[in-house]
Amino acid sequence: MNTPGKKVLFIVNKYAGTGYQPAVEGRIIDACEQADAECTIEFTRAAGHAVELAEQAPQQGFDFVVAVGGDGTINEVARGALKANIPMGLIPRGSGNGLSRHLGIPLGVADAAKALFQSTIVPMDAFTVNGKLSLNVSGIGFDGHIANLFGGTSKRGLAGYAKLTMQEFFAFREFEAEITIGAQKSTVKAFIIAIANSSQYGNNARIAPRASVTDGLLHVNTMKKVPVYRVDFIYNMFAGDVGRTSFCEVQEAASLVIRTSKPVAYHVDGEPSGHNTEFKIDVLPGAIQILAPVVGKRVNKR
Ligand SMILES: Nc1ncnc2c1ncn2[C@@H]1O[C@H](COP(=O)(O)OP(=O)(O)OP(=O)(O)O)[C@@H](O)[C@H]1O
Repeated sequence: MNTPGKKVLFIVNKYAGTGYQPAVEGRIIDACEQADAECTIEFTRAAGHAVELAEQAPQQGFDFVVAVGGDGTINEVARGALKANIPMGLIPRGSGNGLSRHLGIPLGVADAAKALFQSTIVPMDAFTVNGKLSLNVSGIGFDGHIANLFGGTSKRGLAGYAKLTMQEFFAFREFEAEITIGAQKSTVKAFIIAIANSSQYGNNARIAPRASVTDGLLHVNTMKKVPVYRVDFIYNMFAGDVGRTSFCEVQEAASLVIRTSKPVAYHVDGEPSGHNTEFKIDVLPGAIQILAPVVGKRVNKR
């Protein structure tokens, strides 16, 4: 990408991940100087502020916006960037960094900022769940339940997440759902129904190892409750072999409707979204202009 003279707005969520390090600003400025780009850094003042900043960016003369945070911040910047039709980049600063890992964006700030200026703009798919924009992975069931609980605690990070997951695992029951894809209806009992645009939740937990963000399709993974003695399932997930286990059934779809008999918790890109009995899911092919460093490798890989 030709960057000299480009005006770039970095939208930074100081509260993402395990906390803010002031060195982040210096690393971003250094990368901009090396690329001869003009840099502005704005810190989000509250949840939702990143949407506004990204949406107003073209009027302020910016050529592209960069989300500096976790999947929640990326989601907010994408909502604004989609409305404003402006390309967006990512500097991963979250706890899981699912989308950044899928795209092959380096996890260190200095390397990610440098990679930004060596990227190409790729039309990346996104999708909506009941009208809410999702870029990475959304889910109905146990992961939604955990997101709802986790969102209400002050403890963040992988350790806090793992502790809460273990505490809640035994009590949470499978739920019945009807999945409609085109003319096909299926009734399933599920612990989680994950809807994946990218391959992973974060931390390389690959729920949809074969997913691509540029194929116009979502991977719908219906997961059973895995007995505790089958800890090998966790190994399979991190090894990218989840589709081979008997606990998962993966379908591909561009749009679908999921109905449940009782209200079930859900999340959108990890953000708690309450409960519902009907989930209307539609892919938005190529909707987000994303700055991705490795086209032809991870972005298009299936
Ligand atoms: N200034 C702010 N004060 C409070 N909350 C904020 C502020 N700016 C952004 N947020 C909110 O912080 C939340 C968490 O952000 P984000 O998802 O980026 O980090 P994370 O949860 O640590 O990362 P990950 O999603 O990778 O686990 C988002 O819901 C966002 O709306």
